[in-house]
Amino acid sequence: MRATLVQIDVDPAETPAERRGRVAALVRAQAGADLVVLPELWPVGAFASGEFAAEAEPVEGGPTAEAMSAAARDAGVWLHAGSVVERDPAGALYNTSLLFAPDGELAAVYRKIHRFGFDSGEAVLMSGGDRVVTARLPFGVAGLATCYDLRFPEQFRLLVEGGAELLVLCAGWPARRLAHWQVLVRARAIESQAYVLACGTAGTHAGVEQAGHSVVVDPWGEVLCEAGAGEQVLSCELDVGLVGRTRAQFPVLRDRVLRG
Ligand SMILES: NC(=O)CCC(=O)C(=O)O
Repeated sequence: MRATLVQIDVDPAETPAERRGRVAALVRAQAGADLVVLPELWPVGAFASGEFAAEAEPVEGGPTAEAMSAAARDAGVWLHAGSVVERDPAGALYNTSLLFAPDGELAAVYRKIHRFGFDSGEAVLMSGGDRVVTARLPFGVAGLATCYDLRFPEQFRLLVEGGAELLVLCAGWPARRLAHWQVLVRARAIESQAYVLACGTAGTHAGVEQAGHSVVVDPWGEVLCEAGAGEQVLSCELDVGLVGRTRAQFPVLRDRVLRG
């Protein structure tokens, strides 16, 4: 299957509405891909916490969900539309990822479990999700995660136990911790014996330079393709059968002793 990661430049000179239009056109241009992946909070910027409340939107009928559903349908692709600031009916905010099927139907919703910021930003403004999410796609089972989740291997172990073969991570990872990103995406792939598709943002917003370097890692931990720092469309071919073959030939997951 062909995976395409769209590493978006979150430029504060562009409004969220302008960016939605531009990103929808980018997604439409990816017809022929099986799965297209966008980054974390690209409409507003993962570090632009001062804008979160004003840009919050519902999942059902929200402007990003509507635009991405239409773009997925027009392109005929599975679309992991990255995440949005979700406002639920009770008024709580979540960092919520949306997965659309090629007919534009919402196929999965994942609320980021681990909120970043310690005592500020997302960590205080948003509520955390309380469940891991997998979704069965025609070409494999996807496990969803978002940015800071990458530092919590126990979440990825639960995704593997849920059948995940493709670990799809949207992110807004800062340039100053690029080295952590590059190690952790490979670690999650190696320990899970799964593909990791990790899509980050480019540019600088809220004073935080973004790392870019979106990447696809195979179940052996080999980097299949990796972006640079700027806005980029990154595509590569994945052999999802390699997940099962890797797990059968080198059965580390079978040898686990300690289970929660
Ligand atoms: N948006 C995020 O979750 C940022 C995570 C991060 O900067 C880190 O883990 O380091």
